Amino acid sequence: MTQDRATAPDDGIAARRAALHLIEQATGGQRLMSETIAAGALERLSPPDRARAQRLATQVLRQLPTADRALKPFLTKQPPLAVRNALRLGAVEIMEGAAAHGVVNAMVQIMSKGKRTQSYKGLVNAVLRKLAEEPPEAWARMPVPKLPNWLRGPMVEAWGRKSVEAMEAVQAMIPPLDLTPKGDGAALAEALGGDLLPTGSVRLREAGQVSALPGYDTGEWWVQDAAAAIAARVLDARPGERVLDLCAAPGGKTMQLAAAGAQVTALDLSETRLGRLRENLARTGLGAEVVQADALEFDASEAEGGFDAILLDAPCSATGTIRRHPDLPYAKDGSEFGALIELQAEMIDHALTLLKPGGRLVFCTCSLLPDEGEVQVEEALARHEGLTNDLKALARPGIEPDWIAAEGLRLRPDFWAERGGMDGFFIACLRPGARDG
Ligand SMILES: C[S@@+](CC[C@H](N)C(=O)[O-])C[C@H]1O[C@@H](n2cnc3c(N)ncnc32)[C@H](O)[C@@H]1O
Repeated sequence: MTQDRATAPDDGIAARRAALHLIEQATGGQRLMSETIAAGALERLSPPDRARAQRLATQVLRQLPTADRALKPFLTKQPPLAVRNALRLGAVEIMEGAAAHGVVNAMVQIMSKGKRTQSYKGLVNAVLRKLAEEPPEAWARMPVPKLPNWLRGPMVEAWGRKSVEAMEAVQAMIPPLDLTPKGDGAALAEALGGDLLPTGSVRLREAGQVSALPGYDTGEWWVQDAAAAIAARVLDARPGERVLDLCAAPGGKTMQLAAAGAQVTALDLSETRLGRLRENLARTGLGAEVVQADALEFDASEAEGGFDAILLDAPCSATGTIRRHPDLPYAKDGSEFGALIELQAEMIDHALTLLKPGGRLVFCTCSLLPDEGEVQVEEALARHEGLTNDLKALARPGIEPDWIAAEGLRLRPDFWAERGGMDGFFIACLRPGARDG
């Protein structure tokens, strides 16, 4: 019997090679892992290898400063990036307890197949062997990986050094899997052996393959970080209300609004991402009107008298999601954030024109930068006479009072640290006065 390339056992070479490609694109090509994967980087791999490649790349990027620190004593000068990344991957695997000989052999094989790397296979062999001789306790003593300076600077300015260190400690850990239940959260938590969080999400420590979990096929839940799920809870959609989800895809919040019984219009610019939203709606059996459009061009006449409520989950730096996407600090440098901040303000202004009198706008971003949260709200309040910031709407079940600031709800990765943390988010509920409504 012959095995095709995608399924033949290869001692993890294909998965590791693909992981190295993902890491190299993030560290050298400024491409997010999601972009490299969307461009087909993992297409030729078997499903288990695909999962392994993603897991390895994610873990290397999460532990990158630690791997560099561990490798430093064994390197007199820095080799080229492709070799450095191979050393980082080998180091992280060894530090995680993988059998050193298998890791070293695989990395040497990979180096020997590349034109740019073959002359370094001896170095990789020697360095990884030496590293494997270190006692495992040495790794436990390594300091928590720090964010790169371009992001650490503004974060320390916003939250203080101690808080940023607490966020980094959570970001260094593999995050739990959070699910939003379509129905009864307590029953779902029991069925899956998870924890029901005070805000209503179900948290699993060890998840394995998501699509193999009970209730996936029948659409009884969807994957959504506990912090992300709070925005739709703040909006508190009522059955029959007309609700616009203005940046909707892939639809985590759309599904919450639809599950609450609202009549939802889910709008997004990206047709590709809307494809995922449609799949999610089909799997969960939930309904929404799906519109592909630029939010800024969606006009009030299409809204037929306006919406009762709008959820604006605006495009942002995504700096709150680093514990799930540790490639972000390496693939980005902050240069795009100014344009996003301007877009967010335009979107807030436009969303206010689409509301019915007496309607509400929930604005949120998965960002840890106040310019994309607190400052947006301060500036919106200054631009719009009569606009009010409804802080009472933020006091939902499970929300701790000290998470609510003067500008809105500030969620951070180091909140619930002992439970595994949460994504960074900012959420505010704005109510226009007579002129804006
Ligand atoms: C933070 S994501 C939304 C996540 C989504 N709310 C959820 O919970 O699954 C931001 C979304 O904004 C969309 N977007 C970016 N610019 C847009 C625009 N001008 N008009 C509409 N959608 C836009 C992106 O395609 C992306 O899907």
